[in-house]
Amino acid sequence: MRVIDCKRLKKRYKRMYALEDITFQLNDQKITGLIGRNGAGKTTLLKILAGFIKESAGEVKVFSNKPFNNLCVSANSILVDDQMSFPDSLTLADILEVGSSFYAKWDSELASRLFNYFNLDSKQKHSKLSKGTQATFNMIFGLATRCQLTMFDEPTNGMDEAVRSDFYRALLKEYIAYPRSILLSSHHLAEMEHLLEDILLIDKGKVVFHKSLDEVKEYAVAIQGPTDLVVKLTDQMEILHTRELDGLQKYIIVKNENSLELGRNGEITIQPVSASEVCMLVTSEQKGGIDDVFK
Ligand SMILES: Nc1ncnc2c1ncn2[C@@H]1O[C@H](COP(=O)(O)OP(=O)(O)OP(=O)(O)O)[C@@H](O)[C@H]1O
Repeated sequence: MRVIDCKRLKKRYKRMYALEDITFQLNDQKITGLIGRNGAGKTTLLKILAGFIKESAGEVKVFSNKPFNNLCVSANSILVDDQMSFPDSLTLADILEVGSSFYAKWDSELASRLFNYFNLDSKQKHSKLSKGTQATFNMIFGLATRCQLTMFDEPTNGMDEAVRSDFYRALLKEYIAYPRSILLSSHHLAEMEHLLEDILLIDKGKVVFHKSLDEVKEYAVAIQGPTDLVVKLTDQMEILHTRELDGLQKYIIVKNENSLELGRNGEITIQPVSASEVCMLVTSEQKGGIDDVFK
């Protein structure tokens, strides 16, 4: 079943386009990583999908509905982010109670088990929690909704390492037990890579690619060897990054039918490139790195 359908979606803030051309579809029961550099447009896209803000042009459908101010979309989707705020008159226990009355598939038992595991205080007010504890509570709320479309925007911001790792585990266990569409935006691709089936990479308001994680891992290779040889062998190839290392030249190139042949040369070594490095490199303006600034 199709959960999200975006065609040529644009969002303009005054004269500036936060989203310029977003076209992608998302089917049910997948965990997709929404990846992009700072300012790429991830939060703007998630807010449009959640119906919080309206698109400027193009088409966006969530469960076949236009999401802006749509009750069906808000009852079946949730956006978990650090801007979630709740009335200060409510305690954390009250907020979970309200959640159970709004979301049809709300799981009170899950909410209470996670609440106790993370030692939260039911009498506390949301606004008085520390940043990391707020993120933990928001994550519990988001998982307990069991919404068919569950979106997380930088959910682990503020969480310490132990809680981050618990979050990824809880998310995976929940997803396996109750599959749903999960869209997860994060800068920590390397640490959540094991959860993802697909990656939607955006840059400057445009989709760069929407691929399976396996395809992204196969996208590029790193080749290393004597400079003259590397330069000669990679002529005509698409180079994403170059680095001089211990007198050897390291190039990261887009994989093609000829790139594996390079390994036949005894002076050349070939290594895989992680999905997070691929995403970083294809959205990088420079072909070098920060070291080049200090040359
Ligand atoms: N309310 C707003 N008014 C004006 N410009 C905005 C507004 N919200 C976002 N922008 C701009 O839109 C662009 C995309 O911002 P957005 O927050 O969607 O990016 P992001 O990918 O989530 O970034 P980050 O990873 O840094 O959180 C940025 O240039 C930002 O300055």
